[in-house]
Amino acid sequence: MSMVSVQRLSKSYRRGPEKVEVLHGVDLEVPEGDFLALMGPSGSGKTTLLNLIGGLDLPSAGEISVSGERIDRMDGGQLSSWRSRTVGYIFQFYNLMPALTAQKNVELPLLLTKLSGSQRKQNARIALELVGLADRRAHKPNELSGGQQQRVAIARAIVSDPSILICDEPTGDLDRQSSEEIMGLLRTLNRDQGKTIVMVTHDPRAAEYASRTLHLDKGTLVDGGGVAARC
Ligand SMILES: Nc1ncnc2c1ncn2[C@@H]1O[C@H](COP(=O)(O)OP(=O)(O)OP(=O)(O)O)[C@@H](O)[C@H]1O
Repeated sequence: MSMVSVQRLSKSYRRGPEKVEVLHGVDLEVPEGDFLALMGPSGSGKTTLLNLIGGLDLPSAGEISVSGERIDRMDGGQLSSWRSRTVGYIFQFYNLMPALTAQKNVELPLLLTKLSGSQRKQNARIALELVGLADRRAHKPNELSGGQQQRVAIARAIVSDPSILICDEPTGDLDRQSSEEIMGLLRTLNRDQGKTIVMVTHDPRAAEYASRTLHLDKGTLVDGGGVAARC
């Protein structure tokens, strides 16, 4: 089954009188359980495509189904509820709340759910254990290394048990060793927890952890977006 199915997807932005065409009729299939790396030159549209798949932005034309739902037809409220049920986000700069402990940061997405306070605590503990940070629960972000902060961000992304993880340059701010640890963790989440992952990266070493890599250039997938296009 396809986790992501993208058809004839186009996106343009208006800048005053000017129209900037960023994606031109992209077709892409991401099967359930896939770990896809998206690469390509700066400005080729990688983040734009990722944000559309993650329901953070709406297309100008085309269709996007994720986890069996047509997200391009949703309004703001539906999209926000769909996002909290379906997607975990991991960004380059972690986006943790500086005043909150690791535990509280990981509990944050659960505030939108009906879980009780003690269930929220318990689920956040489990997520922090999964990323190997059980002993850093009470630390605030500035008391953690970059790699540890990214692991907290990954715990926060998986705490609601999403079916898909959307990662934008997850190792972009990390040294080589921390990058390898983070990529190893993402691979484990893919292989052992069955998470489908779509990741944008500039780093060929990070892309090696994915099961396949597709390349964007000037808003088009140069190797085609079908599952047969494996590298
Ligand atoms: N909100 C916006 N308004 C206008 N233009 C935008 C907007 N967001 C992105 N763009 C333009 O869309 C193009 C693609 O941007 P995008 O961030 O998707 O590229 P990218 O491949 O992820 O680049 P990078 O590797 O540098 O992050 C760029 O030319 C950018 O200037």
